[in-house]
Amino acid sequence: MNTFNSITTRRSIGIVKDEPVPKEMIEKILTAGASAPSHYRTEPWRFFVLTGDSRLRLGEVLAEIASSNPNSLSNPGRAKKMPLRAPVIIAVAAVHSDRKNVLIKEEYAAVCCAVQNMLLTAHDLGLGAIWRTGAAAYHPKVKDFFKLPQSSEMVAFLYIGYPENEAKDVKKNSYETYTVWMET
Ligand SMILES: Cc1cc2nc3c(=O)[nH]c(=O)nc-3n(C[C@H](O)[C@H](O)[C@H](O)COP(=O)(O)O)c2cc1C
Repeated sequence: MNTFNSITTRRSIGIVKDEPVPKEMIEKILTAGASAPSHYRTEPWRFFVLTGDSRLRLGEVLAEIASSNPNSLSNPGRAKKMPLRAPVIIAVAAVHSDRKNVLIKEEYAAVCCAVQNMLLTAHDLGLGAIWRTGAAAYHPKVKDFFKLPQSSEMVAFLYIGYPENEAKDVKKNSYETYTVWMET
């Protein structure tokens, strides 16, 4: 698939089969992530590949977060099962470089580029993928789970698997809605 075609046909796919995804495919997705640009070449992305029971361990953390927050949108039982919605989850975090001149927002931006590369590669491989977050994703306990410093940021949970059905057609506005041409 050429790049433009890949970009314009990618859609989030949240419902996937409970079938293992070959490691080579996951490695290709990770390679795409690690190919993103980063200012000062800090490479601030960190990837955690969760398959099998490690998803249950993440579910336990999400359940703990839900039970400690009465305003949570999710109850602990539901939260616990969330990571089982796909056979592979790649959690993506930004660990900021402490090098001089590095801006934290640019570190985050670089990791978002990595995430988009990964979504596009999953799409090229015929896989379904969706970027999931939610308030719990940013809870300090999630960083602890991944042994990340509290100064880091969780950016995405990519849920990946073979698509169960076609992606929903999402209507997007034309670039014209958002573009000003400035010629003078
Ligand atoms: C930062 C970010 C967080 C997102 N979090 C969620 C989420 O928690 N749950 C979800 O269903 N989709 C989530 N999405 C996916 C969007 O819902 C999806 O991209 C949007 O509906 C547009 O559809 P498309 O990806 O098919 O173009 C997230 C997307 C981004 C960029």
